[in-house]
Amino acid sequence: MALAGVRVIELAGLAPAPFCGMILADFGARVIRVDRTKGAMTVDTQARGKRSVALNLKNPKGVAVFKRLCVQSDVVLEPYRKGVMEKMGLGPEDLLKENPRLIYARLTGYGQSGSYAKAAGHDINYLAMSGLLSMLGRSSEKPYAPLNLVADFAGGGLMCAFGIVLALLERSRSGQGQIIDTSMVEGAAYVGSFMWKSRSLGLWNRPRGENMLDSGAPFYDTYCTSDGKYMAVGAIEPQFYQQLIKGLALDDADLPAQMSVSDWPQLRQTFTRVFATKTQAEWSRIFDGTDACVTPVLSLDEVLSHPHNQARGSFFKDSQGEISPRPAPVLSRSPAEPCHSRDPFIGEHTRSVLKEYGFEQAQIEQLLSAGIIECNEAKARL
Ligand SMILES: C[C@H](CCC[C@H](C)C(=O)SCCNC(=O)CCNC(=O)[C@H](O)C(C)(C)COP(=O)(O)OP(=O)(O)OC[C@H]1O[C@@H](n2cnc3c(N)ncnc32)[C@H](O)[C@@H]1OP(=O)(O)O)[C@H]1CC[C@H]2[C@@H]3[C@H](O)C[C@@H]4C[C@H](O)CC[C@]4(C)[C@H]3C[C@H](O)[C@]12C
Repeated sequence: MALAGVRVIELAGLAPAPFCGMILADFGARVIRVDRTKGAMTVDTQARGKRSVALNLKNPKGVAVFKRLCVQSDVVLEPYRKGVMEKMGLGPEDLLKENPRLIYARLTGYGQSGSYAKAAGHDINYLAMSGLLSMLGRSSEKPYAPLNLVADFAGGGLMCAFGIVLALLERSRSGQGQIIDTSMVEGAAYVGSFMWKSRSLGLWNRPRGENMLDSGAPFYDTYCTSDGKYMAVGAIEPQFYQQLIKGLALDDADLPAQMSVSDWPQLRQTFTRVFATKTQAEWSRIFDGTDACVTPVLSLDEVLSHPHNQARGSFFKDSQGEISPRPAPVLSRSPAEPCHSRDPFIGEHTRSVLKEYGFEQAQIEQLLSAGIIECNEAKARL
């Protein structure tokens, strides 16, 4: 796999950093998640392929163990508020001094500088600060956050993984590590570059929800079918729009021009009325195999059995029967091989990882009895 041999230490976080760690693990990195001790519960639902070490970083001995792990690693990934790592003596200066090849990835909402750097926040706040949230939502409605996909995952976890891969690539030339400052505000804004760079085209001149790609245009929207399901329509280009009209059995001569913005409400009413006359399956049969850019809106339960997704193996079932998306993109020679086993319990791999990193059995027992580490391999065997 592309990242085989890369050793990553991920400090347990909420959503973006776990996703970043999972991407790295899917593509072959050996990812160790460092969890808190004392019966902490994991909130990591993105733990595929990771191992867990339970380590008390509030104790200097725990800090020393962490440093020893980092000396032998390529990447450390930390998702805490600015200053938290430094307070524990684990800031980039401390760790890079001991391992100059280390890539120190910081994944926060507001970045490491600026007046918001230390503030708590979540995806919706970062999305708001990126400018994107102001553009999301239906006409005459308040801004609407599309789950926590844009800032947490696209602008955060994925962007940080990209930064790590870039830093690994650069290190292969320079031999040096570096610090990555991932701000989810900036990551989300960067993902939204299209919005910025296409403003001059007039694509976003109208209020929220009234532009071509934000559900303003009737040919770029969803429509309810007679069985209460939905179809997604993305027929932008005239030749594809014509196929939409044909599939709906409408006559273009009876309709206003596609790009006549003032007629969009009327056109939407027509499409709404027609889509409501057939089931989703019926519309799918009509539009499948055409270039009308019309597809069913599939639920998470339906995607697995869709013939196209099945043909590509786009989703897979792990050993627990849990379905999730296959890692993307697909590399021809060194594709990702997602782990099929269950997620780790907190501390399940403390002992084996410490041994792998050169700790003696007696040292491990001392750390255990002092409450610096926790070992939960017994729980894993139950
Ligand atoms: C799904 C829910 C998650 C939603 C995601 C949400 C929408 C997001 O946007 S996530 C993005 C959040 N932002 C960031 O990550 C930006 C950077 N980080 C921060 O800004 C902050 O970390 C913070 C604001 C997110 C949190 O601040 P906090 O004050 O808590 O922490 P920090 O200041 O960063 O300091 C960390 C402290 O921790 C200490 N530490 C760290 N490691 C160790 C260690 N090994 N040993 C000792 N100490 C350690 C460190 O020293 C710091 O200490 P100090 O403060 O003293 O300095 C999910 C949200 C809730 C989940 C549910 C819940 O958990 C209950 C169930 C649990 C169960 O297991 C699963 C089901 C749950 C219902 C669960 C379900 C979901 O997962 C949630 C709903």
